[in-house]
Amino acid sequence: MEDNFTFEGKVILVTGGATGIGAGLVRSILSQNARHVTFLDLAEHKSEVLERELKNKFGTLRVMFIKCDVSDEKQLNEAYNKVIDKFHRLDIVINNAAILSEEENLYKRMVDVNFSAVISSTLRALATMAVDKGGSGGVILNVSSMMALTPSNSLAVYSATKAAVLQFTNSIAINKSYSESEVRVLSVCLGPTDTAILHKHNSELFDKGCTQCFTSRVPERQRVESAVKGIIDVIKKAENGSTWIIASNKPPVDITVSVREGLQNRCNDVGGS
Ligand SMILES: NC(=O)C1=CN([C@@H]2O[C@H](COP(=O)(O)OP(=O)(O)OC[C@H]3O[C@@H](n4cnc5c(N)ncnc54)[C@H](O)[C@@H]3O)[C@@H](O)[C@H]2O)C=CC1
Ligand SMILES: CCCCC/C=C\C=C\C(=O)C/C=C\C/C=C\CCCC(=O)O
Repeated sequence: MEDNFTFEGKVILVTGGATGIGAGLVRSILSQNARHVTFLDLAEHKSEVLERELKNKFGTLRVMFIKCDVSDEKQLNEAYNKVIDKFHRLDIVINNAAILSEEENLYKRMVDVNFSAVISSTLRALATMAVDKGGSGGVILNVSSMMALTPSNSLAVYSATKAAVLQFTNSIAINKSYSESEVRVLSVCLGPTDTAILHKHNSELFDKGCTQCFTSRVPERQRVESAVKGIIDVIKKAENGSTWIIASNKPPVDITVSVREGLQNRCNDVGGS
């Protein structure tokens, strides 16, 4: 890993950058002297407003919005091609886009956006950035949730997609040797954060059948800035394959060992190695 890792001079791709944590990341990374940030989103109007604001503030070449449904592999690949054609490099990818709806007819869409798109983007990012594939190394950070770590009596599909992101990220980090790729593949499990995804309907779904959920079980809803700062800190310092919790406005906590031991213990229970 680079000593004193900074964003200076780097080319970065953020998915779901129009609002919430993604928008916070785009702003913060640009203010840390990144060469360029491209963000992908479906929300055209909000993205264009943000793009205009950031071009005015940081310069027209520093930021680009590409309308892209990350779950559409063709659109995703075209977006990657556009960035690489323009800048001839890519240093950091943050797979942040996700949706939350427990309407039964939307579960496939949730799996596509929250999980399949993370796989496609991670594999494309690795193929682009890995030193053994002609790239110059980099970082891939996949955004999971604390909902990945605990069985949920509601939000079952959302929680499952986030658990899948966690397991995929940890497995691919081990599978693609860092010494050959020089790409760190990381995951963060965010705690509740004050964004649109926690709107009233989702909160009610979460609370279904459970008294005093908010006060008794759910960690404090943190500020977007705390989630953003935590993600930036993780990108700067985390080792390949590590997993971090960012919750309750506190600094990131490394949970790599407990995640691995938890899975290992489950295997041991049935006599696995
Ligand atoms: N807010 C919270 O409490 C928590 C959020 N997270 C995760 O943080 C990440 C960011 O979420 P928030 O900022 O909270 O929500 P948000 O709803 O504000 O942001 C999600 C962004 O992704 C975009 N998006 C959705 N589907 C897309 C698609 N198919 N293609 C491209 N863009 C798409 C949306 O337009 C939006 O701009 C998500 O992965 C979420 O699961 C994890 C744990 C807690
Ligand atoms: C604070 C309101 C919670 C509403 C839940 C809706 C969406 C949540 C999305 C997340 O990714 C939230 C992340 C973490 C939740 C925190 C703790 C989980 C506790 C689970 C349980 O005890 O059932």
